[in-house]
Amino acid sequence: MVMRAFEKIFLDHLLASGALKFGRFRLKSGRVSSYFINLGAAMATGKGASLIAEAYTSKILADLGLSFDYIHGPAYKGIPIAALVSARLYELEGVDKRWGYDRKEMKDHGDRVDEWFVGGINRGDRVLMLDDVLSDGGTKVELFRRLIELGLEPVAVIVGVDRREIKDENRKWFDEMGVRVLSILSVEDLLEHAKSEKA
Ligand SMILES: O=P(O)(O)OC[C@H]1O[C@H](OP(=O)(O)OP(=O)(O)O)[C@H](O)[C@@H]1O
Ligand SMILES: O=C(O)c1cc(=O)[nH]c(=O)[nH]1
Repeated sequence: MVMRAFEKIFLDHLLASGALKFGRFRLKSGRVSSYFINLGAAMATGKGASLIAEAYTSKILADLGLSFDYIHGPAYKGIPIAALVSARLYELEGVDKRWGYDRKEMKDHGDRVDEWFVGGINRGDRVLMLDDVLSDGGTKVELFRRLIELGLEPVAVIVGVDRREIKDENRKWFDEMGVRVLSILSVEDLLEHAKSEKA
C-alpha cells in the first residue's frame, strides 16, 4: 500500500530515533513480545516532539475530522502527545480543544478536584483519546469507562502504532460503543520497513 507523506515521515522518524527495539519485553498486559515501540524515544527532543505532533495532527485532519471536544492523553506517554497535538491543532487550524490526562497514582493533597484527572475535562464532552500504541486495548477501554462515569462521551482513539493484538472483548466494546479505533501505522508497516532498511 502506498503510504501518505505524514505516515512515511512518522515511520522514518520512529526508525531513526531508535523507538523500535528487538529483544524480550514484558508488556503491560503481561504478554512477552520480541519487539517494543518506545514512543518516548521519538519525542525526546524538540524536533522529535514536533514530528510526533505533526503526525497525529495530520492523522486527525485526514481521517477523523474535528468533531470532538476534549483530547485525553493516557499516563504517561499519552500525556505529551495530547498536549502537543492540542497546541498544534490551535496553531494550524485555530481550533481550541480542551485536553487533559489521568494520573497513575491518586493525588492525596492540595486541591482534590484533580485527584485522578487533570486538565480540561467537562461533562458532556466528546472524547478523542491519543496514545502511543494499541496492544490488547485494556488501558484504553478502562480509561474510557472512567471518563464515561464522569459524563463524557467516547468518540475515537488514535494511536501511533497498532500492534494488532487487541483482545476480542475490547474490540467488541469499541464496536458496541461506536468508538473509532485508528492508527497512523500498523506493526506490519513498521516491521517491514525495519527489515528492508537492514537489508
Ligand atoms: O492496553 P492498551 O490500551 O493496548 O495499551 C497499551 C498501553 O501500555 C503502555 O502503557 P504503560 O502504562 O505501560 O506506559 P507508559 O507509562 O510508559 O506510557 C502503552 O503506553 C499503552 O498506553
Ligand atoms: O503493551 C505495552 O505495554 C507496550 C507495547 C509497546 O510496544 N510499547 C509500549 O510502550 N508499551
